[in-house]
Amino acid sequence: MDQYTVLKVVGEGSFGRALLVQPNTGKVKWVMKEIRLPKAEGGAKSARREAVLLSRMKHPNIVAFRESFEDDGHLYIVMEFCSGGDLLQRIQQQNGSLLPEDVILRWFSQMCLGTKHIHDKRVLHRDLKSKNIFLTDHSTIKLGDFGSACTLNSAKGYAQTYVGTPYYVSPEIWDNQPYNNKSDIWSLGCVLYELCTLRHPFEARSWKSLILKVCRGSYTPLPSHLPYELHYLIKHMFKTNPRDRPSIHTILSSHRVSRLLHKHLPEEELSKKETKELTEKRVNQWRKEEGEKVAMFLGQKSLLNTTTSKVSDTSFRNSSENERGNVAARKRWAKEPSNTVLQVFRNADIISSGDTATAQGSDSTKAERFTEIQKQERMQWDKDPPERLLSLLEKAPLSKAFSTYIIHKHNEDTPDGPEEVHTDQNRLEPRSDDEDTDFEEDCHFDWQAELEKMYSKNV
Ligand SMILES: Nc1ncnc2c1ncn2[C@@H]1O[C@H](COP(=O)(O)OP(=O)(O)OP(=O)(O)O)[C@@H](O)[C@H]1O
Repeated sequence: MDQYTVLKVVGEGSFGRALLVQPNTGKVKWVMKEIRLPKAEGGAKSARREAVLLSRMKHPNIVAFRESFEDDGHLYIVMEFCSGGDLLQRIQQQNGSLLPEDVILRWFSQMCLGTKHIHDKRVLHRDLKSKNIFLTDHSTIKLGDFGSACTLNSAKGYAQTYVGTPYYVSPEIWDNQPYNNKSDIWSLGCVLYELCTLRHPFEARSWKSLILKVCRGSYTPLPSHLPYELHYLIKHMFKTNPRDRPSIHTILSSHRVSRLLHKHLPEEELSKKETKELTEKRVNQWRKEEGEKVAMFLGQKSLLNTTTSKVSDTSFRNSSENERGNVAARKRWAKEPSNTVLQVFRNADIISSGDTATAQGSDSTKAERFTEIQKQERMQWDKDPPERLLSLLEKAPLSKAFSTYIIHKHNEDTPDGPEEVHTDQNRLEPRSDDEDTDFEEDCHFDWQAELEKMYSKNV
């Protein structure tokens, strides 16, 4: 703490303050989050998790991490200062005047890149909202506040938490289903909608009306002057069944809106992304061993040494010695793949996220649960939100629905101490990331039951 000079208080959150600081040895200003470490085991762990997860994220659209340390019952996280403030403030500054379309698209495409980085690391943010998205003085988007984020395969105790901001929470959370990557997509849809309209998509006067609107996915359409691709994207991001929502990968690469977003991506990001995607596309299709078999076979048997017929004579004549050498060595497919190639392909196991349970080697219970969720969610929400839940929520004013809620499962068995965050390497294997729910919390926690327990203790 002594190595920093505090310049001012940037703001106060529910767990502490955010300070603008300058290291004694440098000129760059940083934000230092000062978080009171709660005595309760779950709270301290989730505070530490913010530092651990933020330190793992290195991306131009995610708030950069400098260091973290503990002192006198507080956790300090030093991070990049975003002088443009948060997106909620920026939206409010508009005073009702709509943002230009190119600003919306530029900011949104940067949010997507940041989210893709998080999801590629198999981390769920779980609290994406305009208040947690920042702007630099160059108007670059930075995703921040990893206080609610969770990584897959983290120790059981850490997953036993519900987090979220009710206005941004997706239908499956209200339905007590596990949080998954598409729940982040829903929240991102809420932010996109706010950028487009300066309003929240699910405005309501009561908790019941809020939950019903969210669970039915009913919102006022975007203004008609906005391109149809945005209308189409919002419609998909607000699909009540998470499996029908596009993944962040799909939004960036193959959704109707992708072209529009690409126009607004920084050039270097685009070329990096395209190269990576091309490689991924090739790698994703086959399991490694099968790929090796195919490669070996192709190397030995099924390629013919020929010049390519597409090169015209003139261009060939004009090309350098070197290029001519390369072309001559180029190979092309024999007309029909041989039976052996077909045999190898037939045996190869194509990995698609449509078959997530098999691809990830999960057990049948999980697959059954998926089917069950699917069955449930295909139906329109036509039931009332649970009475008990409503009666619990009714005690909190609806204005609180813009705040982050954290409910920990009380677990005496888990000792307190620094959190270890594990990552399941198998889940980081490249694979196709299409329209399905790809990953969710490992260990679902019935937060509604926990809320009831807390309530019954207090009455
Ligand atoms: N990296 C940052 N750069 C600039 N401002 C920041 C940064 N991080 C946080 N802030 C600002 O500091 C204030 C406090 O942030 P903090 O994350 O501590 O709490 P919060 O998000 O407002 O509330 P809560 O913790 O309850 O969700 C907010 O106004 C936020 O906009």
